[in-house]
Amino acid sequence: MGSGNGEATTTTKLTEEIGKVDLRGLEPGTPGWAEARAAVTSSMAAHGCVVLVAHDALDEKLRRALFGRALPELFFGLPFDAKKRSGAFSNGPHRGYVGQVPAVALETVPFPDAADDPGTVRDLAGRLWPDDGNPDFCDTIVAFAKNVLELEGAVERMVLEGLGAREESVAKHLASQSHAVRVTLYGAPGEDDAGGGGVALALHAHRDEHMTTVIAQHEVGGLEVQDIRDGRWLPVPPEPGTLVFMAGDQFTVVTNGRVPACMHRVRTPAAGGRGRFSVQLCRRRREGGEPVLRAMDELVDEEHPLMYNPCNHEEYRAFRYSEEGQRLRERDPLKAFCGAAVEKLGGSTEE
Ligand SMILES: O=C(O)CCC(=O)C(=O)O
Ligand SMILES: [Fe+2]
Repeated sequence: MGSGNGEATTTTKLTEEIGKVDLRGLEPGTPGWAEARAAVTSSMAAHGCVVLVAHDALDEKLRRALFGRALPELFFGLPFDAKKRSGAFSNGPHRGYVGQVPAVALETVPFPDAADDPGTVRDLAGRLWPDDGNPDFCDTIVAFAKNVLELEGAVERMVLEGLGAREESVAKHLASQSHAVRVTLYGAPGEDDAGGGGVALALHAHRDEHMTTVIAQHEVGGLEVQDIRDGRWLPVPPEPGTLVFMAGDQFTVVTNGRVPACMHRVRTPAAGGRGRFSVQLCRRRREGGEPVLRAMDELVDEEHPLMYNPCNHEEYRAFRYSEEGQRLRERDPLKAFCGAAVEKLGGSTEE
């Protein structure tokens, strides 16, 4: 397996500011686990984001199958109409893309519960490729879902335990979540649309409304995260073997504000006219399961008073896609929806 190639050479400002943690070969109890947990937790608490070196989850073979074959077959090998007819695209107020720039061509296809229920992937592939259902495509999406879901659970566990949550609370929390893989193509902007730096905004600044997102980029970068301290935008380079782990608003509620949701955007480069692929694994509360989202008990104490009132996650999601939620997109919709009045020293309160 490629090991750490280019880590030193492609380091940008981002990796000086946001943790980049090597998780290769680590299991709970192995040497290095406690240090990795501390580094992951501290980057998440400061930025809501951490870069993971995780070739075990996305090795070279799977990366090639995903970005070299599955995504090109889906996005370039099928006529747009066939994809539209298949119902593969996510559309509608709750399934749409937050913050998409209207002028930018973006195709995105979700695969809900791909790891637990590979049949849903096969159903969709059967509609896209009626002849044989493209079994290699299905295997690739399911392998990505399984590997990255396992990694995601381990990293969420690291952060929650790193903050002081008990093992049983973490297990209950993880069991309450569903997941989806989402594959996306951003069309390359024309030279005219791209600004001075040869890049164009493709996805407006936003925080994800769900729990967590793991993002795999490939060759063409474009993801940028905002430094909470000074508002600077930090590009995240698409280094092979790395995945970006970020917190969404639901994670902020669960951690009682100890982990901020990460503000991010996508700017795609015009160079080469290749377009940009990204693949994400998103986690959220399971629909039909426990509807109320609340801070973990262990993460609320005198030093950390309750920051967010318990709220229904589906109602929050609907709010985020409402006109008001969209208007607040680049501000703090979570606080507007369920922010608690925090007792300040001296008795005054702050909303
Ligand atoms: O494509 C990416 O790198 C990020 C996409 C994103 O921010 C999202 O899907 O919410
Ligand atoms: Fe996002």
